[in-house]
Amino acid sequence: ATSGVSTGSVSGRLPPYDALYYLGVREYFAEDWEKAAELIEKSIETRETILLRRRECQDNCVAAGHDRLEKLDTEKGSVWDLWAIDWVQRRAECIRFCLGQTISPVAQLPVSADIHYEFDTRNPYNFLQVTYYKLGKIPNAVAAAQTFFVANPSHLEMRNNIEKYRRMPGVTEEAFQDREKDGHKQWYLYDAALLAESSAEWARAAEVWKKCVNETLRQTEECRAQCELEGQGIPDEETAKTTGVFEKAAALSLNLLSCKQSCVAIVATRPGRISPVEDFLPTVLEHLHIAQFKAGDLRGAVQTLRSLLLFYPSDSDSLSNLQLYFETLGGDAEAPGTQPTQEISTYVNRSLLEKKLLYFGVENLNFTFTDPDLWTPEEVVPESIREAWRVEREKLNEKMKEGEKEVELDDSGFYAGGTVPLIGVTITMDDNMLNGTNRVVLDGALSQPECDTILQLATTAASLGDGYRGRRSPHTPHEKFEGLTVLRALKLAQDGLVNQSDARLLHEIGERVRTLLHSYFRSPSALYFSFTHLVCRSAITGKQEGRLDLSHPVHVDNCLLEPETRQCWREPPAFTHRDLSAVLYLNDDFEGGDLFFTDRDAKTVTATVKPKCGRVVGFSSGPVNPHGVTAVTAGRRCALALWFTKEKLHRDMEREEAEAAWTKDGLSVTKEEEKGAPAPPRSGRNQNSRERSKARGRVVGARDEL
Ligand SMILES: O=C(O)CCC(=O)C(=O)O
Ligand SMILES: [Fe+2]
Repeated sequence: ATSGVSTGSVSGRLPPYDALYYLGVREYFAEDWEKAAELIEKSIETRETILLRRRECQDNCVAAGHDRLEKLDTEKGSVWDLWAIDWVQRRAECIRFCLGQTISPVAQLPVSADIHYEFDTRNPYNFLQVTYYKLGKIPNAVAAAQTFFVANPSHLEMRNNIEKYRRMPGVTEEAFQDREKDGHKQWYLYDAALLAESSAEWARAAEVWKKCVNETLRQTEECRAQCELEGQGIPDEETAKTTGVFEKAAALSLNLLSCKQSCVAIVATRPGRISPVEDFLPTVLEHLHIAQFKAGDLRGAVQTLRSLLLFYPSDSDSLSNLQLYFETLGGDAEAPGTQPTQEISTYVNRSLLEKKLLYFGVENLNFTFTDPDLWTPEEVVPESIREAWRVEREKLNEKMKEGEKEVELDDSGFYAGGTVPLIGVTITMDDNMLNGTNRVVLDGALSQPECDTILQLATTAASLGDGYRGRRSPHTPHEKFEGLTVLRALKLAQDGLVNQSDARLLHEIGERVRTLLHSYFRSPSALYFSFTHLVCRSAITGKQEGRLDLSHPVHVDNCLLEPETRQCWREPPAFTHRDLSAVLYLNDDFEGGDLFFTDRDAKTVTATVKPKCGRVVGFSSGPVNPHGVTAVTAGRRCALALWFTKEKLHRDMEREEAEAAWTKDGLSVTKEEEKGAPAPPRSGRNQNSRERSKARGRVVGARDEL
């Protein structure tokens, strides 16, 4: 059926996008870049149009066959079911006809799970990145790289490619476009609203939260609409033999409802993340409510609170807030304008009806259903399964509470208090003085001349204008950020731009820190370098007074800290394989720039460390050690940041490349033609999603990079 596929279908109707994709990939491997780009782009575009048409056809056919429904009640006897089936068939016919007008018959067939996986993980953009690079279309390559990276934040080659694009002359910030942005606008709004909230711009926050609610509802509708036409797994042969048409119809409709319910979790999952944010919509409404209240929009706040109460009708905080509003507004809180919004009440009612049917299926038809919501009230769960449901719910709550509990003990396997095996290095602060677990400050790891040499190296690399020139800091607009890796230093040395011995010193001091930490934290296994870079943060001139931001916001190095819930998610985009962190400081001639540790709330500061030449701060990279850096308000603060892993698999291949070059003593490691070879796309088919994301995060040779 696919042999006739061309970039435009003969009939003028849309061809199957999976076939276009396969053809494009074939051209990619045949290195016909023009054709590869054309076909892959066409496949992306066709898929989008097909999804859109489906949505339109559904909307157009909502009323099809409705006249049949009236007959259900009027007809006597047993013919009601024929009218019901007639209604279903009319609607199906309407949709089929509608789709057939613009989509070719082959393109209407369901696509394979592999294709779903490819497009869900945005792999087409991985191919496109290389393809456009080969074609010399750099802006297109940059957009493809960015689009892929958003959904694969732990893909190291793409991260490096992006870094390299950033350094290319003529590439501007605007080129880093996420082409799939529209598909998850709710997250852009979510982040923007949080930002407005953090600077207490309440009116703006309320406005953006409201947009976020609407976008969440819109995305949910989009997702649900696709369920209907995605072909809900037809009951298997076995079931088909043993059951009749009504059982089959029931199984199909339960599958459909279950698919629609699962949209809650899909919409609540950030691109590139595995777990959804629990109770996403109620959480957004909660934020909206607070923002409206703070902005003085009491009517809006009451309306949102009432919407929120639809999810949690007996929530005592919400009820007492409502009472308060009622008193403040002089009884006006009952006015019609302050009822829950129509959209939310439709959403909740529909969801409740669906859940009722689904739990009915669980009770009577052996159906399995994973409820994506925490707010589901007990009443919709049938008595006979309520006990089991409660136990499950309890388990989930326990798990969440456990995450909330402060982990006093670090399960990293490290145990502070070992020896310090280098002469001249002393312990300045231990766990006790730093009020925490597995933290240490050591002094004397570098001499002043060594600090000066590395500082000079940073200055030279920065002044070369080779890409390490100051960029805006990724953390704050008030600072510049320069970074240098060992491999980069080696390359500069090979090009005669810096001293070989200085590049080697940069490498050597990392080894020193590894020796110190391995011993002090009594590491049970070998420690591998996971990533190392020399980072300088400099205050930009002017605009420094009254800064409230941080040079590096509070974070945990190997998981995503959620201060509100005190949980830390060990999943991408966090660098989950980092086990031990260290920062080796080089200077103190700047203002601000203190490192501080906090509680899991990201607010309560438990210890502060002032940088100075030769000072090392070491700590386990997990949730016991949230930390941040205060604003650098004058001068330049340089430090060597190092992360270690216990897993060999995750070791830093760039560092090994530099080491190999030194071993060969002066031989050029990267051949000219290899330099240009971008990371080839990799696919992780037939693995579950956790394994997949692990595979994506795996480090492979730097040869695969641009
Ligand atoms: O520079 C510092 O003191 C800490 C930097 C840091 O926490 C990080 O890069 O993860
Ligand atoms: Fe950090």
